[in-house]
Amino acid sequence: MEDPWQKAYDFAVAVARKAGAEIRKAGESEIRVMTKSSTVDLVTKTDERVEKIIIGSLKEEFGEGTHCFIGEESVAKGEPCILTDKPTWIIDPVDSTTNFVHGFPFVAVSIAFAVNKELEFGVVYSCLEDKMYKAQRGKGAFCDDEPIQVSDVKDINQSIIISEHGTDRSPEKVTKIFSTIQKNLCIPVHGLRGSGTAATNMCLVATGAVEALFEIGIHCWDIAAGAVIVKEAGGILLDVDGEPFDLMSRRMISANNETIAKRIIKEIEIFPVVRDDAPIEKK
Ligand SMILES: O=P(O)(O)O[C@H]1[C@H](O)[C@@H](O)[C@H](O)[C@@H](O)[C@@H]1O
Ligand SMILES: [Mg+2]
Repeated sequence: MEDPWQKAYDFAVAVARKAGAEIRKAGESEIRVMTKSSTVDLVTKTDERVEKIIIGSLKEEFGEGTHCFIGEESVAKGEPCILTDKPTWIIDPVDSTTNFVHGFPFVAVSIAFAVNKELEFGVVYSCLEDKMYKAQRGKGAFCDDEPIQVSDVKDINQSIIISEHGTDRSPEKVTKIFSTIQKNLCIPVHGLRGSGTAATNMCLVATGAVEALFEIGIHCWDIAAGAVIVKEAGGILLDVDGEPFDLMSRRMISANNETIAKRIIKEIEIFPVVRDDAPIEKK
C-alpha cells in the first residue's frame, strides 16, 4: 500500500535541502545576534527567515487549514506549542544557532511530521557537512540514501555518550548537569562528546558513532525528527527517569539499546523544566 505521507516526506527532504543552502549562504555574511530566554539562548534573522521559508513552502504545498505547524521561532513569538491529532509539522530551522553564530561546523535543519500524535517521519539536514539524514516510520533510517544502524555495544564501559549543557545557566541546574556528566564519565565510559546540536547528536546515535545522548531542557523541535531517525536505526527513546518518551516533556535519552540507556539513567540528576505544551503563563 502506498504511504499516504510519501509526498510530504519527499517534499520535506527538498525543503530541508533548500533551507540548508540558505543557512550556508547566510553564514558567509556578518551575523547579528539577538537573544531569547537567556543571554546564551541565541537567535538571528536567519533563524526567523529560514523558518518562514520552510513553513511558507509547506503551507503553499499542503494548505494552511489542514496542517498545523510548531516552529521554534514561531513559538518564541507566541504561537501555540500544542501537539494535536491533526497532521503537524515540527520544525527547528537552525539547530544549533550557537554553532551557526560561531562558525562551529555542525548546524542542522530539523523537520518532523506527526499525525494522531505519532511521528511519521523525520528529516535532519546537517547543512555544513552536507549530510541528509532521514527516516519514515517502519522503513528504516538513512544518511545520504545509505541505511544507518545504531551500534551493537551493550557494555557501558565500551561506550561514547553525548550530553549537552542547554541554555539555562542557573547555578543549581548547571551543578546538576555537571554532576550527572561527572558520574557518567566515571562509570567509566570511553568518552563524552557533543556536536552542539541535538538534531545532529541524535543522528550520531543513529549511525552508531556514539551509544547515547541525553538532555533535560531540549525542546520538541530539537528532537522530533531525530527521534524517528534513532528509532528507525534500531535505537530507543526514553524519558530520563526510564518512563516512556514524551516529546513535549523536554526530557530525553536516546540510546542504541535499553541496557545502555538504563545504566546512564541511574546517574542522571533530574531537575524541573516547564513542558513545551504548558500554558503560556507557566513559561
Ligand atoms: O540552537 P537551538 O536550536 O536553540 O537548539 C539547541 C538547544 O537550545 C540547546 O538546549 C541544546 O543543548 C542544543 O543541543 C540544541 O540543539
Ligand atoms: Mg534547536
